[in-house]
Amino acid sequence: MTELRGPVRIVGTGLIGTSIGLALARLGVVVELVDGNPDNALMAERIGAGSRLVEIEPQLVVVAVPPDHVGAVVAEQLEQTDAVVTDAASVKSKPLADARSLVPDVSRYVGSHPMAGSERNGPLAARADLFDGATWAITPHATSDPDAVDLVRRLAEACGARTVELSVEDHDLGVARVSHLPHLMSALAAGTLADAPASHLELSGQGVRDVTRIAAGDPRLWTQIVSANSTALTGLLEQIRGELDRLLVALGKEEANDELTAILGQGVSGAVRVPGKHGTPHIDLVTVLVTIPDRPGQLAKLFADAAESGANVEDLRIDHSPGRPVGEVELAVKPGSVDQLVDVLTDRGWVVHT
Ligand SMILES: NC(=O)C1=CN([C@@H]2O[C@H](COP(=O)(O)OP(=O)(O)OC[C@H]3O[C@@H](n4cnc5c(N)ncnc54)[C@H](O)[C@@H]3O)[C@@H](O)[C@H]2O)C=CC1
Ligand SMILES: O=C(O)C(=O)Cc1ccc(O)cc1
Repeated sequence: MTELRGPVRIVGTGLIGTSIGLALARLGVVVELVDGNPDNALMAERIGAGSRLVEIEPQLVVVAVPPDHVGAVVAEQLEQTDAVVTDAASVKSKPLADARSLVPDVSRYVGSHPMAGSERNGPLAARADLFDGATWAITPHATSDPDAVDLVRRLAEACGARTVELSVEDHDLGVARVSHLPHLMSALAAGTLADAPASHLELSGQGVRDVTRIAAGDPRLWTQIVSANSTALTGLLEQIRGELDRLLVALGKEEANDELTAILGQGVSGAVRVPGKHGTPHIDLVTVLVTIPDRPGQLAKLFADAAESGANVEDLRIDHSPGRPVGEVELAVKPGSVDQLVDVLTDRGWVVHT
């Protein structure tokens, strides 16, 4: 087994690179921070993700720059060091092809992809716990050195993630489905809001927030991501085009009809297949809605009462009622915990709905 001892050099200290640095700093691994923009490296250093100058040669280099630049930086690091080199890009075929076109031996390079992030970018958006419980794809290629694969797996684990290994090609097909297509759909839905009247936007609830959150991601970064995965995305978008035509026909009918129900039912069938948190199989959670006064200390009191019921809160969402001095807290719990949670909260005076 190959141990991750460090130093680890991180090239690209934005959201992902700085989050990796912060996660490794928790374990005391020495991290060197490098960025084409010196302000970003300085900021990452100031928030504790590592140091800009490390004298010792790196054991591992992590390239966390935008996809179009990954191949060139990987090639440069393979030439300048004896380290294992990985990257964090959202696509895997193009960086590998680019690196191969620049250096003859890419055996010390193993691609990888943490499946966690956010719609924000830059070092100030970074978090040490970003990858805790997340899935991290490891994508060895035909000539990857097995020890290098092992070391990249150790990196993901050190950052708190669980690893899955798959080929470069299969990775790109998979992320087209679970990440890149959802991003484009989110952008299309959010795009219709850009010139919507304020009176319509005022009606927004949690549904539209859920669907549009990822659309706020950096358009320049996402242009690189989706362009590098255009083949897989084209197939999926053609499928969606067929479904949109079907939907338009079904909506054109005067009354609600089976075709419409079938299209919506297909959505339910897909949604329930998305794995739950920490990569565990999806379990049906029940949402318990609690109305809370918008005052300091109320959330802390609610959590203390919920903990006393013995129910584990699996997920949480807070919504504010426009024009009312209250909030709605949605506590997602396992079905077996609902009765005890509702009983205890009701006893303590909370207004609870299931
Ligand atoms: N944003 C997200 O949620 C996720 C992004 N990724 C991948 O991680 C990589 C980084 O993305 P983010 O951290 O979100 O971007 P970011 O924009 O926050 O950070 C990118 C950093 O790379 C630097 N940079 C750009 N070109 C460079 C070069 N040639 N040499 C050195 N530094 C350079 C920039 O100055 C910036 O600090 C991308 O490849 C992206 O596909 C992976 C998982 C999630
Ligand atoms: O914001 C979210 O929920 C994401 O899913 C972030 C994300 C963005 C890009 C990736 O390649 C992987 C994860």
